[in-house]
Amino acid sequence: MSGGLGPVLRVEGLGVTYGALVALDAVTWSVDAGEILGIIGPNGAGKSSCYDAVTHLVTRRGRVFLNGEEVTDTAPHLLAERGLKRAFQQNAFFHELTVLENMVTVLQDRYGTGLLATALLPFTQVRRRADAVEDARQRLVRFGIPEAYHDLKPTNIPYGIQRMLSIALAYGSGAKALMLDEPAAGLGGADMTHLINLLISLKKEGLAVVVIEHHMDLIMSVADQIVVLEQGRLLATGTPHHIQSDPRVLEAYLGRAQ
Ligand SMILES: Nc1ncnc2c1ncn2[C@@H]1O[C@H](COP(=O)(O)OP(=O)(O)OP(=O)(O)O)[C@@H](O)[C@H]1O
Repeated sequence: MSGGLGPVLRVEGLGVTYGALVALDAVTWSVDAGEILGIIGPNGAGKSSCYDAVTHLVTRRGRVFLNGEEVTDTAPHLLAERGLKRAFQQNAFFHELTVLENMVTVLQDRYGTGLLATALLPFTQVRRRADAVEDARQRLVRFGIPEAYHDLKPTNIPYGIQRMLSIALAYGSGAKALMLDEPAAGLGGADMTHLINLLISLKKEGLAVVVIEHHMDLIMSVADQIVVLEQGRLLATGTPHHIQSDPRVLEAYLGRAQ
């Protein structure tokens, strides 16, 4: 899984324990720029724990490298600043703000704070806010959220669009590596096609994307590499083709899912 420039994100020997429970045990993987890595496994296999370990939300063993630099001891918010971004299983929005305002808010690292204020702003800040709003509109459209939804509250837009919004907000003003947790949950039909197109376009732009997903059709069609976890251990790793024909994987997971 390493390209000419080396992986964007690499984890080595990640381990997480909750009391006596070993949720993740010595798991190693990496993802390159312009690559989608899928992480699959049965319920409780350790997929979300793996994300929590990478983004330093839990105490863990192992090492994490971002663009070749060790970030094992870097605080979660500093990891985000350095381009490691994550979307969660549940949509996390500012419910009192519109879709557009939610997007503007996550652009504060680029445009500065106070973007939502409308009164008594000096001219330079008014200009800065206008730029941020225009940027936010363009980003939303790029993530598959049409302008008709921009001025609505997130809970008033269709569920499929909410999922796209959560990815757009996680990506924020930019990312080098983007980790998505079950982005296809609850999606069907056209929404699934939009998600697949979005993932492929992010990959083509050179982003390193990691996707936890139970939806096998999605993961097998978009992933370049797949990591299979079972009971916290790395059961197998390889291309979708390789994984789909691995007898251990079929028995542990895919067989049961069919
Ligand atoms: N905060 C916690 N405290 C105690 N045990 C936990 C905690 N979080 C997860 N676990 C346990 O760790 C194991 C791995 O859970 P994890 O959520 O990482 O699995 P998963 O593969 O993401 O599952 P799912 O597909 O259901 O989301 C499970 O046995 C789970 O019950």
